[in-house]
Amino acid sequence: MAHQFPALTAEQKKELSEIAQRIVANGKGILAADESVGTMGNRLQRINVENTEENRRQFREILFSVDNSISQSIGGVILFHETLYQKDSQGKLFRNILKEKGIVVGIKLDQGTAPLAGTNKETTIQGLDGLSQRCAQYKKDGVDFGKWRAVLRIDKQCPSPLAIQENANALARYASICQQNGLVPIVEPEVIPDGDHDLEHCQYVTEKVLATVYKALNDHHVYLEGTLLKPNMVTAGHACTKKYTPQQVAMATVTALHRTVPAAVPGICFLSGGMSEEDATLNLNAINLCPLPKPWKLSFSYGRALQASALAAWGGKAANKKATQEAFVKRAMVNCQAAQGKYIPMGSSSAASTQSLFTANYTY
Ligand SMILES: O=P(O)(O)OC[C@@]1(O)O[C@H](CO)[C@@H](O)[C@@H]1O
Repeated sequence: MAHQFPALTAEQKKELSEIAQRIVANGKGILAADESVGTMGNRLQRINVENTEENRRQFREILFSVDNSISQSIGGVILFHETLYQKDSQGKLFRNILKEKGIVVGIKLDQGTAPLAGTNKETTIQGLDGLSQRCAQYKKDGVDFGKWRAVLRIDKQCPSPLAIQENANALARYASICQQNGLVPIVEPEVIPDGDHDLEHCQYVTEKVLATVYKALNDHHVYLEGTLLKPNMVTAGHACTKKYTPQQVAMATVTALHRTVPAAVPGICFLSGGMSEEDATLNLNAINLCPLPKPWKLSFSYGRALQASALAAWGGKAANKKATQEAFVKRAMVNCQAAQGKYIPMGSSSAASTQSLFTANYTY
């Protein structure tokens, strides 16, 4: 029997699935430029630049004003609220600059972590109150997708069944509210890489988390064809002494996804989670070459791994605009190749691109 109380009309579903497919078409991925003011402050501190609104605006203007060919590798950009309403130096809204390049505009919707009392320092994510009104306004302002990041940690008794269930439910509730307002929800349950656990343990936890997330999405009547998943790759903990090849990471990652993510999901866009730029690209390429069934597009939604060498090249100086743009375009291009399993590393990599971008306890 068909559902008696359909959540979405056929037109709403069509719009959502078309947006989701556009974002990940032909090896395209997402630039996650949605760092909150505090997170951007950490990034700017690394290059000795003060965390002012004007400095954040200037860096983003440099990224968004690259030439139109960027739309061959970037299908969507996630913005933070402040950036959505910022303009370039000619007075043009960033969101219009992106849209004119054919790039879909997204927005960070979660509002940070809150402690789950009685657990080993686990958290849930805030932002559900008033979310529908925020989504409706963002849709009017040209936004077509949202992002909500839940954080799960591997440790003694972690992630607990409570943390997994609570975060999955919040993600599903967020996804349902997004879809009601015409936004494609990016569902991001990140198992962070802190700890000394091995690859197998991360795979086990990632499978438990994803299985719970997809049960919750189904319970909330979320239309999977109009969603994108943003998971961690399955990797060993940052402090694990055993090292794994990109092929091992790829096999563990695709196995976990294959066991838990329905084929109806059009795209899986990985976060970079503190990997170096080059590792994030090599792992994505290996994932796309992994000889297991892969019914979804497997692409990227990188923050640090798309911006680290650009930030280093910029150093807060307008005179470095060209070098900054070249660094960003290069990472976007190689990740687009990797999203099609076509990346061939050439020559030696720059120091910035091989540097670990790990931040301990990266909760927000
Ligand atoms: O792990 P990465 O690729 O650097 O960033 C992934 C990400 O979800 O985490 C950040 C913090 O919320 C966001 O800026 C970004 O979208």
